[in-house]
Amino acid sequence: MTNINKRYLPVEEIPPALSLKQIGYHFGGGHQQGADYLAIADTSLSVAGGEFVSVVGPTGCGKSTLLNLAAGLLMPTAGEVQVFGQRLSGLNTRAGYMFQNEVLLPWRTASENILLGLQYRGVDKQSQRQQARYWLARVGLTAFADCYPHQLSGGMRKRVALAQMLILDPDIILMDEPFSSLDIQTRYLMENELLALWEAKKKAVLFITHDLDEAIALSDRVIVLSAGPASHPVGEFSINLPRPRDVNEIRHQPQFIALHAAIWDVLRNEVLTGYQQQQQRG
Ligand SMILES: Nc1ncnc2c1ncn2[C@@H]1O[C@H](COP(=O)(O)OP(=O)(O)OP(=O)(O)O)[C@@H](O)[C@H]1O
Repeated sequence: MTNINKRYLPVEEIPPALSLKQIGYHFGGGHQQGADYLAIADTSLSVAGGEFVSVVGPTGCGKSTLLNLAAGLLMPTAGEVQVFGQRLSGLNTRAGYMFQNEVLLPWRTASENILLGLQYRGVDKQSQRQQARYWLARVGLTAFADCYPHQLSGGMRKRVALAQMLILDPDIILMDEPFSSLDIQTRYLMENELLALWEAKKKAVLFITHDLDEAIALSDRVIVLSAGPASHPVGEFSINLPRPRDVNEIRHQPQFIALHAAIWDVLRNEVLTGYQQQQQRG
């Protein structure tokens, strides 16, 4: 008989999926290219398993830098990033990423792009094809399996990129303004699709956006970053709107409007400060 001796941790001891602990990031300092600039300072934030957290802030405040630190693409110059309680010292292999500009390979079909990560992992070909078919169906692109990226609309290419990430079943999803290039209707569709996929699997999501409406509509929590330099959180808001949500409909609810006003109250000052500082730097 197998001796099952699992130790279940009390809820308060379960480490967050992602935790940034008093991190800072200084560009330059002699060993990197670019100007000497303290982008992030003294920033702590965490995302629990299954939680959807958005970060908003003025343009250029350090949102992408924060995400790159969580992805392990940059190493903090102060503090540390932890992934499920373990210090991150290289690429965050528990995370999947989706950036503003999706990077589909133009010479591969939608299906071949989707299974790319499985191929790198050495998954057998039959399983690659099976999983690609499943994910093509999940993102509504079965009929476009053999199309190349240039034959797809912007929204379709985003769906391929989403499937490309989700096929690897990451525990943490990192997204940097993934839908900002889309027209507003396609954007609502994609946001709803993202929520449906997230609600089915409940991964930890860290979502970067400059769009406050999008942040509120999608998230459990919204964190506001200050204007740089030395950007850091200046506000944190729980979004207790009911789920499942339709991102377009939820915007008209009084509770949404009240949350928007409260968050904008904090964000507005940072946006003004950020704008003035950018003019001075320019
Ligand atoms: N290599 C670099 N060297 C020096 N400064 C940099 C470098 N890369 C970025 N920065 C600065 O760091 C700050 C944060 O950049 P980041 O791209 O993280 O901001 P952001 O909030 O994502 O911007 P946006 O809203 O425009 O996408 C910016 O002021 C930028 O000018």
